This record gives sequence, C-alpha cells and structure tokens, in this order.
Amino acid sequence: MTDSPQTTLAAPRTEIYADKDQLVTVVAERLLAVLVDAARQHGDAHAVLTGGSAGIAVLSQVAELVAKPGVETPPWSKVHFWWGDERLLPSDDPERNAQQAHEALLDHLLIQHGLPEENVHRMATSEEAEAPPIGAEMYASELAGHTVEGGRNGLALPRFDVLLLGVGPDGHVASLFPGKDSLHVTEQTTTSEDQSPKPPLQRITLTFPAIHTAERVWMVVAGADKAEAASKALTQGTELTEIPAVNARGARETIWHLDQAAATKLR
Ligand SMILES: O=C(O)[C@H](O)[C@@H](O)[C@H](O)[C@H](O)COP(=O)(O)O
Repeated sequence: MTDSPQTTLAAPRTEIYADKDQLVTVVAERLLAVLVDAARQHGDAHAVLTGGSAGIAVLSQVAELVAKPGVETPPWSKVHFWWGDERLLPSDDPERNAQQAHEALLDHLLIQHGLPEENVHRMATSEEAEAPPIGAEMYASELAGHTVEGGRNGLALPRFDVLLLGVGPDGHVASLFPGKDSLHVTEQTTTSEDQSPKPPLQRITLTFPAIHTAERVWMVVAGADKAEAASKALTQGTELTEIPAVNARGARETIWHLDQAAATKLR
C-alpha cells in the first residue's frame, strides 16, 4: 500500500492571527464566501466540518454573520454539510461533533433559513452502527450517493469545496492518529478507529485520500498546546506516522490558520 501522491496537492500556506477570535472571524467569513461562490458556479456547495473547539467556534461565528443584515449568504437549500470525523456515541451525546455543530449553527439554518434536513450528512450514531467499521461503511455509502460524475481521484465522493480540520496537540487530524493503520488506508473514503488515544475510543473518519480530494483544506489551529505539532508539520518535515497533520492537504489550497500561541515554535 502506498500513501496517496503528494505531487498534485497544494503546499501549505501559513496565516497567523493575533488570537483565536480573530482567526475564527476570518475563517467564518471565508467559509461563507466559498459557499456563495461554489453554489453560483456549480449549483450546489459542499463543506466538510470538523469537531474541536476552533472548528465549532467557526460555526458559531458563521451563525452570527448570517444573522447580520447585508451579509451575503449562499442559497442554503443548495448547501451540503459533511463531517471529517465523528465520535461513535449516542445521538444526543453532547460530545458528538454533529451535536455541537447543530447547536452552533445547523439548527439555526434548518429552522430559520431553509437548509434541507437531507443536506446534513451526519456520520452514524452508536444506535445506528454497533461498531465503528459499520459506521465507516455507512458513511462511504452516503458519500457515494452524492458522487460527482467520475468520482474524485477514483473515489466515490462529492466535490468538497472546503474541508475544515482541527489539529490535536499530538498532531492528529480528523480521527487519524499517530502510529495508526488508518493513516495508510487507500482506495477507501472512510475508515474507523476503535482504540483512539483521545476519548472516546470509537470513531469514524475520512481517509487521507478522501481529504486530498477537497478543493480547499483549511486548518484551524489555536492554542499553545498545538505549537509543537504545528512546527513539526510545517517546518520540520516530520513523518506522517508521527504527525498526521503533515499530510492534510487540499487539491487547490491548503491553509494553516494559526493564532499567535500556536505559531510560537514556527521557524
Ligand atoms: O473529534 C475530534 O476529537 C476532533 O475532530 C479533533 O480532531 C479536533 O479537531 C482536534 O483535536 C482539535 O481540537 P481543538 O480545536 O479543540 O484543539
């Protein structure tokens, strides 16, 4: 098995913001602009969401922007939301990435702005999938049901206009953790984890080949506990098996949005 080729992927660009609030504001504004453009250009728009405090803060900020008069927003009936990873937990568990995204933004869009329920593509709950591999297969089918003509890099996937990712202090992205076999999965859009070093143990995640098909991969990285991982990924060429985030790249654009605290060890 080989990892997916890097040659066609966008090299990371680094942007440093004074603090997390500023970072979140910029990413939220950009996210709205990308969704507006994609819907205009293609007739629909697809965003992949992340868990984590920075990723959820971006969604809260989008909700604030949407409520402001004069802010351009996409036709929400044409926007699809996907997830990069999920914790296999009961549907109402507040630790589910989807649950947090609903509270921060999606419930508001569903109730007030005509976002269709079927455009919110959540990963399985523990009631729906009794084990992580089953949840991973279910999500692969959901993705395949929205495949653009010919797929993306031979994978049955929609066009991801933008994919958000947080980075853990250990360098993980989505639920792709250091040293795990999931880092090297090819020819599949999803995989699973049942011994996650970060609780909970059981998770569903996109694979790197799936992440690589995204037009834009935007990292949202805030806090001093990420400084070491960011430095290893961006300036030290550390191996994927040690710092998975090194392999988080988009087809057209890879941006690392960092706050000052996360950027302190960049050389
Ligand atoms: O399911 C998860 O645990 C998250 O998706 C995870 O990958 C998160 O994005 C990072 O751990 C960064 O989290 P923070 O933004 O809270 O630091």
